[in-house]
Amino acid sequence: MLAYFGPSGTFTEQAARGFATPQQELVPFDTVPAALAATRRGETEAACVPVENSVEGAVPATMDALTEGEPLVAVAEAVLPVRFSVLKRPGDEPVRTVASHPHALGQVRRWLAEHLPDAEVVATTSTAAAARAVLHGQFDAAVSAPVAVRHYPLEVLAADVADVRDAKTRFLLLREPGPLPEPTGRDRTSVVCTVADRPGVLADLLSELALRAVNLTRIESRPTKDRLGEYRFSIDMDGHVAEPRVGDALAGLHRHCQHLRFLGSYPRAEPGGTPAGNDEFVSAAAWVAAVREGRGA
Ligand SMILES: O=C(O)C(=O)C[C@]1(C(=O)O)C=C[C@@H](O)C=C1
Repeated sequence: MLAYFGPSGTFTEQAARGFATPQQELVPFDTVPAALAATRRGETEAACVPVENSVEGAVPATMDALTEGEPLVAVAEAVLPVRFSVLKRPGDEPVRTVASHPHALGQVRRWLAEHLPDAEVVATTSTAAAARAVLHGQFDAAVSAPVAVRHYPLEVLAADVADVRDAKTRFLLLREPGPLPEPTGRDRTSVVCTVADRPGVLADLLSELALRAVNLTRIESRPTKDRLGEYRFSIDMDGHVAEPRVGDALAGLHRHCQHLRFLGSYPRAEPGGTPAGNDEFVSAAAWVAAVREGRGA
């Protein structure tokens, strides 16, 4: 079974369908923490959740749920293009309220200001939860994934809605810790660094990556929630922990962190990223080994 952030008709369900094996049953959960908790309890083999949007940035619910609680690791990612359909109940009722996931609302702000300027905008747990609520008469319109109309008998008020063309959302497939996916040469590694509040600590973290030419693809700070002003850094980088330079960089991060959580090394969904380039690290390690054994100088 594969848990996903639902209900039926979310973008996340589409990503989950791409990950699922033909015999794997998909199970929706109304929140990201609930989908992850099912996997932590061993009720589902994996969970699919959104992690990052090209317009609105990281999905805070995912960042927090992966940082807190029992560790889970990402084994795959998917990137989907994001365009919305605005759905309403059939009929001529005016649209006084429009609902969606905050990330979706952030991606259609201009469209709403232009086309539904008087509508009250309401946040829901997901785009599909908004469609479901419209069906039940709680709101007048929902900003949803285009597939939602197949799950909820609503009318399409507007299709192909997006303030930013080519917006994309990245999703992760997470499992309990176990064997890592093999390196492919175009991988991504994700970690969360909890650090002491001291001058230069962020520069120290970044230097560990820069020294090894490890490309940072995302850095985000999230409050630890314990004390005002105390933050964690959520970091994505190109490469796989099995690569010597990435392993070295993670060891370097570990030295600066109070706690370093490994969130996985997994193949990138899209081409790009910096090429692996481990040769100097392999030959340098061989040189050190030779020196230690008295075979080199
Ligand atoms: O609500 C959904 O449909 C989701 O899958 C969540 C989500 C997100 O968290 O960013 C996914 C893609 C879109 O960017 C809008 C919402």
